[in-house]
Amino acid sequence: MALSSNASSVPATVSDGDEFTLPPLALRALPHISDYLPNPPALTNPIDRNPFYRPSDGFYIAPSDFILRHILFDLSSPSAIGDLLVAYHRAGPRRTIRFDPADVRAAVVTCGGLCPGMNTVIRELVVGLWEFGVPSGYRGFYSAEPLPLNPMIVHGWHKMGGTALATSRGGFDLEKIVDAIEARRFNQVYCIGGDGTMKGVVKIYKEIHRRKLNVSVTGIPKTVDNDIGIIDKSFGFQTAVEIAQQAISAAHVEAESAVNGVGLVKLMGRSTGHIALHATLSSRDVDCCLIPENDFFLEGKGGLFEFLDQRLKQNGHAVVVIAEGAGQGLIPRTDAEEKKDESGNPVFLDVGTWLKSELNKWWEEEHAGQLFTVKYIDPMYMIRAVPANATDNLYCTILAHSAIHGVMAGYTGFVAGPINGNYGYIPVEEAAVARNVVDTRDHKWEWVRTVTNQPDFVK
Ligand SMILES: Nc1ncnc2c1ncn2[C@@H]1O[C@H](COP(=O)(O)OP(=O)(O)OP(=O)(O)O)[C@@H](O)[C@H]1O
Ligand SMILES: O=P(O)(O)OC[C@H]1O[C@](O)(CO)[C@@H](O)[C@@H]1O
Ligand SMILES: [Mg+2]
Repeated sequence: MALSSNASSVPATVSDGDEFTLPPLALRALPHISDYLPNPPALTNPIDRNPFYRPSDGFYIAPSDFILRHILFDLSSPSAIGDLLVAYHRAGPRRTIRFDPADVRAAVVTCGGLCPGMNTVIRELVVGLWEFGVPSGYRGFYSAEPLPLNPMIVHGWHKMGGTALATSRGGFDLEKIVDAIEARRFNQVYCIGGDGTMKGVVKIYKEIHRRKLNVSVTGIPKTVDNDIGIIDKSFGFQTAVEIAQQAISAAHVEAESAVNGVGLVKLMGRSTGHIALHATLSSRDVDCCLIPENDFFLEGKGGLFEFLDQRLKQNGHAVVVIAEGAGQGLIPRTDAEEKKDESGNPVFLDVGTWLKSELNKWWEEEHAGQLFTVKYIDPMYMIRAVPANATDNLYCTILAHSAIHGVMAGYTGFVAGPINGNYGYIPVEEAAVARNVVDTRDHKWEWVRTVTNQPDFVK
């Protein structure tokens, strides 16, 4: 049963006499195990029998409950609204569930890079389902014994950074992974990871569908870079921004305490500058924020050197924040250096050490003999290896519960996540390719420009 619907067209009035018809809603269908299994059980949600809590009216989420992807519309161009009326099923408990809780054998795996909150998600999944932990990423399905977990074991995991299950890149072997899921008799699989992991989930759930297995698979989106689209933001991102600010504060103190001091901070962000942007906006100590979405150059009119020259003359110090993926095209590299990691992601050259060296060269050429220093701070791994803060812990908890509710209801091949402040279910095929990059035409980037007065680097 693929759940989808099209609400009928809605007449609306913009202003006096200006009536038009809103196009129909495009509610995204979710794959469900009943698409290929004839009669999955239909059981009453055990919450109904909970001695401590009586579900109130409206507690259970119905298939007709949805969330709009976009909530801002320009009613002056109704024809453009059609493409924006995309909706997703709401996440949360269903009255009818498709797995008997006594028969659940659930597995959880963590893949890709670290992110604050991974252990919180694992903890909540285990408290809900007594899951098995798959060690060391996707390869762990076929190369290691699963770890039986229970609420006593995971009790304090939300206070720990990293992933207690260990993670890895590469090692995705579809046949072996699904063979292992079958052999271990797992009937629920929870994959915590980024865009690469979600692409893996697409393949796993499709292979499970092809083999007609009674297994639901879900992806739990994790990316410290905040580069997965549709969802409001990814868990751990807020924590990472907080830690990034400590590095910026230190760079500011160092720069301010020197003569012509430049504090340089490199932050994560492979192809997106969200961490750099948010840390810049919340710190206010930053003179220039360099992100992958906005090319920059060093020399000549409108370049970084000219800007820093002015700032040092005005203030005696400056702070530069650079995302690791920025300026990669400016760094001389040989073909041999174009490395990829085990998952096929490009391995970047260190833009921080390169920029530090370029700044020193520039100063030596332009202002030889005058005092100058660059204090370079690279807190890259520090910002993602910490435990989640309170907000992220709560987010991870709701995320894990949303994933469980969706899987128990029989959905598969989906991702749970916050969409405009409410939790919804997104088909994983859509989530795996939806990118969230900094829009340099929007108000947030404009705000960075206004706060820093940095150049736009347009030649
Ligand atoms: N296209 C793909 N198809 C199947 N599996 C994939 C694909 N891309 C990546 N994977 C697998 O997903 C896992 C994680 O991928 P990757 O290392 O790219 O991290 P990620 O999930 O994108 O997380 P992050 O970007 O936050 O580090 C790896 O085991 C990798 O082999
Ligand atoms: O963990 P690794 O393999 O060093 O990869 C680092 C990359 O992982 C990320 O943290 C994404 O998860 C990127 O910001 C960074 O480029
Ligand atoms: Mg990735």
